[in-house]
Amino acid sequence: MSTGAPIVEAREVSKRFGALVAVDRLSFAVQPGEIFGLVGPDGAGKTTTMRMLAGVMRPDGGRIVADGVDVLADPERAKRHISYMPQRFGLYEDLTVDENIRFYADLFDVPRNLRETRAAAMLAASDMLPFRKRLAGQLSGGMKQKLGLTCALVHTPKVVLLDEPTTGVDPLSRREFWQILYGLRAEGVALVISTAYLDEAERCDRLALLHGGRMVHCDTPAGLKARMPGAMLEVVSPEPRRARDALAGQPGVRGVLLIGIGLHVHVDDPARRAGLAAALAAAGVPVSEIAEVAPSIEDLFVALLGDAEGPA
Ligand SMILES: Nc1ncnc2c1ncn2[C@@H]1O[C@H](COP(=O)(O)OP(=O)(O)OP(=O)(O)O)[C@@H](O)[C@H]1O
Repeated sequence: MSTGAPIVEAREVSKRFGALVAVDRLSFAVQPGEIFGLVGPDGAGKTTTMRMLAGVMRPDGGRIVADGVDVLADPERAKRHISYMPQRFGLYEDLTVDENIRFYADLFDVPRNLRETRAAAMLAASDMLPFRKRLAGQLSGGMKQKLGLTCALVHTPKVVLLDEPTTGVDPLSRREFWQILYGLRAEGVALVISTAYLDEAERCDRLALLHGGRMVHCDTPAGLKARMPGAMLEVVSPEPRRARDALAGQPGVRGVLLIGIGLHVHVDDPARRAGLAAALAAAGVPVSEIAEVAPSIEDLFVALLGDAEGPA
């Protein structure tokens, strides 16, 4: 990742819908070759931010520059420097995979020789080559998302904006999707991605944590985790709900999150472990292990946002 001049810069960007402040003086900068994640609960302002970056929604205030273009002053020009994949990408269901790609290539005036190479590489990377002649309307949800990405990237912009691109995509396809994103990053493309999947948040170089339209934190995933106060104890139990009820409200417990194999208990001090074990024993809850673990991104969001539901 380069540390030179940013290729995307948002400064004090705001958007209101009536009395609701959807985005509140948001500022950040993204470097070429960086994957910048926007994460936060529903309604945090991720989609609105993406739309403003893409030049399809006008902010009430602030400034956005993408690849040297002032997005507010010249949104039409900006669109040629940006690839934007909205949540519902406009595929033509009655056109084939190839015809959809051709349509977007024409839209962006991509030269014929380039579009064929690029489309073939992207279709191969996403395992879509066998489906080139299939109508888009007959693709699975995950395949539609992969075709959307191919169409959005058929021109070769330096800035790519992806709004929850892998929603509804199966884990294997998501991995392929990310391989494509890493390939773009290696080419020096800057990617801004919003996601509701916390394992994806972990893959970003930096994360902006949004809440109520504001940026609450912005750092690398590791940097964000280092900001988490206290410690995380993992309690492995066949009865996690009973364990949660026994631990909530115990001294030093700041939060309890159910995970697959038990609980993550956020405590003020790892030495609380003995007290937790005693509380569980007193409640008759079977426990196979209590160990200190590194917080997950989900733990972090719950702790930093003070929202027991978390964003996903
Ligand atoms: N066109 C609109 N008119 C009125 N309110 C809107 C409009 N678009 C978004 N909002 C509101 O602005 C706030 C931010 O919405 P936004 O879609 O940006 O959030 P988000 O973080 O993308 O959430 P989600 O993941 O649910 O899409 C929400 O309260 C939403 O209801």
